[in-house]
Amino acid sequence: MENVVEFNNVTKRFKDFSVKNIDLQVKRGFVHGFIGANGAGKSTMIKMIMNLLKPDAGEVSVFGMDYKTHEKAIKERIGFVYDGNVFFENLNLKDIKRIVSPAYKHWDNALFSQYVEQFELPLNKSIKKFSKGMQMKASLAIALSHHAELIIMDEPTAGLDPIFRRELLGVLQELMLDGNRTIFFSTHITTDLNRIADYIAFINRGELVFNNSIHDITENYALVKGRTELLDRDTEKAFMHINRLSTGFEALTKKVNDVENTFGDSVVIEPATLEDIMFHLKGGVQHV
Ligand SMILES: Nc1ncnc2c1ncn2[C@@H]1O[C@H](COP(=O)(O)OP(=O)(O)OP(=O)(O)O)[C@@H](O)[C@H]1O
Repeated sequence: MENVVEFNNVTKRFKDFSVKNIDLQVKRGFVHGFIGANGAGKSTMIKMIMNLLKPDAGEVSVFGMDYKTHEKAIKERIGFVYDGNVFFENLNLKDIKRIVSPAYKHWDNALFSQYVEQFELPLNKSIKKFSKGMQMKASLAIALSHHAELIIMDEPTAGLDPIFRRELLGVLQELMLDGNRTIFFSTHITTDLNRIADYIAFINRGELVFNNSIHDITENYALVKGRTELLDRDTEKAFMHINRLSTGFEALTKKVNDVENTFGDSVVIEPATLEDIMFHLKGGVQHV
């Protein structure tokens, strides 16, 4: 299966934070969700995909090409949507189209008009007077109008009302019918991922914890609930993280068989949601 984005042992260091030794593959033809707590490194990674930041070590390639030699060819095939992507805020959409369209070989005026109509966007109103949702729609309309093969979005649904969020997910799903497109987007709204994502990459404190299919994640992780007295130094080894509550414990495991053998019917084992996994792994893994 072809990778449209590859990180090979990528490190980016800031003064107080680093993204470390990342190996990430983004497969063509799928929707990839990118999750992690505030400050985990998602935007940093996305900026490296877009060549807005350069790695200190390792390599990022997009469509099998390197930014050093093929920046234009790569950017031509990417649609980038992010919060605050309104670089021409005093202009209206008609002017933006005039400025942006010549930059793309595959710009499609009819498609742009179609999205403007579908998203009910005014052409003559200056972008700075758009609501947050309208700005996101405008950004998306531009990103989609040059037949981008790879859509990269940094928190595209943040701050959008539930109705438009669902509409947006519908638009993205339609885009995927093409079969050749790839979407990679960061989000804090895990229900959006359950709706449309095929793969989830999870970054925690600058380290990639996993990049797996939703199916594998659901199969691999489980949430275990039981009485705190069941825990001791040995039994705890079955868990990656334990949350002790006054009513009992709740723990994350990847060793469901071990848990069943150790605890039998004395615990409840449930499927772990993405939120459960993020919550439990946020503080780091205690046992693997
Ligand atoms: N240019 C920079 N200089 C120094 N530190 C930076 C820079 N850009 C990001 N950081 C730091 O890197 C860390 C990760 O930031 P990043 O924006 O990648 O996180 P994020 O996962 O996108 O977070 P959020 O979900 O809150 O948007 C933060 O601690 C941030 O302060």
